[in-house]
Amino acid sequence: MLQVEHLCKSFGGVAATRDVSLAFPAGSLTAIIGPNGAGKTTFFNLISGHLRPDSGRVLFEGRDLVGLSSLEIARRGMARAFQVASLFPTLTVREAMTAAVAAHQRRSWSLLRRFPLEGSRARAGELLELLGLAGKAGVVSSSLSHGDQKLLDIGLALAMEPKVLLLDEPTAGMGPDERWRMIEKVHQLWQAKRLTMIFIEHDMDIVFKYAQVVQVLKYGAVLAQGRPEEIRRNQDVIDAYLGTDHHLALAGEA
Ligand SMILES: Nc1ncnc2c1ncn2[C@@H]1O[C@H](COP(=O)(O)OP(=O)(O)OP(=O)(O)O)[C@@H](O)[C@H]1O
Repeated sequence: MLQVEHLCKSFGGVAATRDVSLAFPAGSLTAIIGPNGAGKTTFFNLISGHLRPDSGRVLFEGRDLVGLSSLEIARRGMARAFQVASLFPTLTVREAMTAAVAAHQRRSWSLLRRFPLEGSRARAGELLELLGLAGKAGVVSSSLSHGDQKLLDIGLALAMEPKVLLLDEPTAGMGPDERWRMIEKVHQLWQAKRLTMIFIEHDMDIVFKYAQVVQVLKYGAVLAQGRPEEIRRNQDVIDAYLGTDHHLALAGEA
C-alpha cells in the first residue's frame, strides 16, 4: 500500500537518501533503524511531504505523492506525529483533541456546511480512552508529563484517521520504564486501529521486541531489511553499529 521507489535526496554534497526502495504492506509495523546521520528522519521528511526528493516516487495506494504538500499527504491518510500538543499550552487535553477531531471532521462534513461538534467531542473522548489519557482530559496540555505529551501528539495525528502513521522516535527522552510503557501503548494503538505504522527507534530492545519488519539505513542507503531475528544476526548491521552507543544490544544478542 505504501511503496517507495528509488528515492534520492542530497543536501549540497551530502547524499542523505540514496536510491531507497522500500515497501510497507497494509497493516504492517516497521521499525527504521540506523546509526546517527543514516538518513532516517530525512526519509520520513521525504515520504510525508516535508521535503521534496531529488528523484524517486512515493506510491501510496497506487498514486505518487511526490510534489504534494504535507497537508495534502496527511489528508490522503499518511499522518505523522509531531510535537504539536505543546503548541497549544493553554488547551486542556480534551479541548486539544476535540479541536483536532473537529478540524478533520469539518473538512469531511464541509459539503453540509456544518460540523457536528457533539460528534467531535464523542470521538475525541474515544481517542483519549484508547490513549489512556481519559483520566487526564481536564488537565492543561502543558502540564502533562513528557510521555503523556507524546501520547497526545500521537492522538492528534490519529484524529486525522490515518491509514499510515509515522512516529519519529516515540520513546526519545524517556527513562527505561516510561519507554516500555510508551511502546506498549503504541503497539496497542497499532493493533486497535489496524494501521500501517512506521517508527524510527534507537532502542534495539524495543525494536526487536515490537517490530514485525526492520529496515536498516546507513549513509542514506538501505543496508538490510528483514524480520527482527534476521536483522539481529546480520553481520553488516552488527558492523554498522560497532563503535556506536547502540551496538551492545545488537551484538550481545547475536
Ligand atoms: N536540512 C538539512 N541540510 C543539510 N544537511 C542535512 C539536512 N537534513 C539532514 N542533513 C544531513 O543528512 C544526513 C542524514 O540526516 P538525518 O537527520 O536524516 O539522519 P538520522 O538517521 O535521522 O540521524 P539521527 O539518528 O541522528 O537523528 C546527515 O548527514 C545530516 O547532517
